Amino acid sequence: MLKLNQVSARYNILTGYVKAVDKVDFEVRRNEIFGIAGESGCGKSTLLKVMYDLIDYPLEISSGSVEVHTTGKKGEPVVYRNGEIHKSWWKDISYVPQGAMHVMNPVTRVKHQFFDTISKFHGVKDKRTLEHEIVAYLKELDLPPDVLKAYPHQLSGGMRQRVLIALATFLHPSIVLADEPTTALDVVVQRGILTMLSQVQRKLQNSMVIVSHDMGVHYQITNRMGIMYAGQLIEVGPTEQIFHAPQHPYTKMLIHALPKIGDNSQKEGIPGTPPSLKNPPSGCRFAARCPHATDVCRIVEPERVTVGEGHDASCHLLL
Ligand SMILES: Nc1ncnc2c1ncn2[C@@H]1O[C@H](COP(=O)(O)OP(=O)(O)OP(=O)(O)O)[C@@H](O)[C@H]1O
Repeated sequence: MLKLNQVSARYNILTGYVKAVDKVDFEVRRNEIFGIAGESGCGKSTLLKVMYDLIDYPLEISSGSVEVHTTGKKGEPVVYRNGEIHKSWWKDISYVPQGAMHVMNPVTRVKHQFFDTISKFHGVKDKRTLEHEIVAYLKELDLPPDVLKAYPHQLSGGMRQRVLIALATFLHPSIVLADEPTTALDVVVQRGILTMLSQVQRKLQNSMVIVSHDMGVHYQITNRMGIMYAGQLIEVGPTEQIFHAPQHPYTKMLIHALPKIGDNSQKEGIPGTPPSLKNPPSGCRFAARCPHATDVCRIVEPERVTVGEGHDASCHLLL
């Protein structure tokens, strides 16, 4: 289980800070796929880095905490907090970053990338035994063992993404984080990647977090999801509820902008642009684009309201 307690994170820039994540609070339960959606620049990738504790200058956590709850060798409960989550990388929590080509070493065969990563984080094993285990795992995931002999550039984009997912899940971590796992892939390949992620999650019965700007991805594979706007989590709930009974005006506009079979009406984007994260406005950050905004929205930050079972949203209209 992964728990975020009112976490804020920011980038140091010459003229101040970019407050990319603001007081985000939710948990990812065992045995579920949790989605994080929102427009480009709203802080999704930064939030994933915060969850993985991949905090390097200029990024810093300014307040709040992240907890990874897992079990030790004898089945005892163990909690890693931000600052120490790296001790549980690959074994308990793993991360599939955006852009499979850039994260793989271009001059190293896939096999050595598996060996290097696994031995670094899990102690060295007899190489032949390890190779047998890797081949068996690839076969389980319907990947040809020949990929091990390839250099990353010799694989298609979809195959590289599958290899990364296999690498990230080889040690059966209880939490897997994936950043835009289907972006820049064609529709058929995207479907294959989503099927693979669902299969792996069902097999490991673990927690998976998928960041995607594509609401279709969330509809297809997530159980619960959170909507981010300008660094804040403005709605969280079961995916079905988010799609069928969205509560925040921003979520409603996101859902209404989606094409539907049999509906030929003209779809419009959400007018306006998100606010700067350097100087975010007071009150509700969506107020300037919200058709229902009143004076209070522009002055007072809305509190989180429970609107259904496990379904919360932050909007003055709901109070
Ligand atoms: N290294 C950095 N230094 C300063 N600001 C940054 C840095 N990286 C990201 N940001 C800013 O932080 C904010 C959140 O960015 P982030 O990449 O997390 O958003 P995102 O929702 O994942 O967007 P995208 O889908 O385009 O990747 C943006 O305003 C972005 O410009």
